[in-house]
Amino acid sequence: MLDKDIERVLVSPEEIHAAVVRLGAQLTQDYRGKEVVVVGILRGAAVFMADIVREMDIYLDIDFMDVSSYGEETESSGEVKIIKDLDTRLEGRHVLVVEDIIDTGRTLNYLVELFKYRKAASVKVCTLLDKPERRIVKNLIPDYVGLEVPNEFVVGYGLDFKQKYRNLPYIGVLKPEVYQ
Ligand SMILES: O=P(O)(O)OC[C@H]1O[C@H](OP(=O)(O)OP(=O)(O)O)[C@H](O)[C@@H]1O
Ligand code: HPA
Repeated sequence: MLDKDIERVLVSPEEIHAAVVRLGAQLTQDYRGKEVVVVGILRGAAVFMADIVREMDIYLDIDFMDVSSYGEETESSGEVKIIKDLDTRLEGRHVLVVEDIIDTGRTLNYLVELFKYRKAASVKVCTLLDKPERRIVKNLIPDYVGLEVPNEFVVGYGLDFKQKYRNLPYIGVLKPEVYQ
């Protein structure tokens, strides 16, 4: 039913799975023996978060944070507002931030600085998708990237358009008429 709104599939479920398995193996290797807190950023990262932690064969804590950007329409502001903060203390712990997509980089730039301020032992970023063409915060370079996507608005596997399409099992581009 949702498929009828999709113009084309950019990343298939199989390609997503392959990226998740590859990242999970790398993260398992890199974080073995470390006190790690995996922080998922609501709501987009919820689907990826559920999959990636099950590919990490190490002891870890999970927590979630919900943030929203001000001035999203105009892109005039880089301010980020905390809707739901973490319940976990980060001091001395290794933080792995899990995102669905990095676009301008503003959300993650804010969060990385916040977690460093909270005295995390290290802060690294794992994103399923990276859209480097849209980057405004040029020094925001994710440590772990599943796939690069072109400068197009994408939905599915957690990513929404007006809160819908997060439950698609693939990443796709909407038909132009859906935006009307
Ligand atoms: O790199 P940026 O330009 O900051 O954009 C990336 C952010 O935008 C999306 O979240 P959104 O605010 O749409 O909320 P959602 O996760 O609830 O969909 C996405 O999940 C990232 O958090
Ligand atoms: O391409 C996108 N799709 C959905 N949400 C987003 N947030 C930043 N970029 C995107």
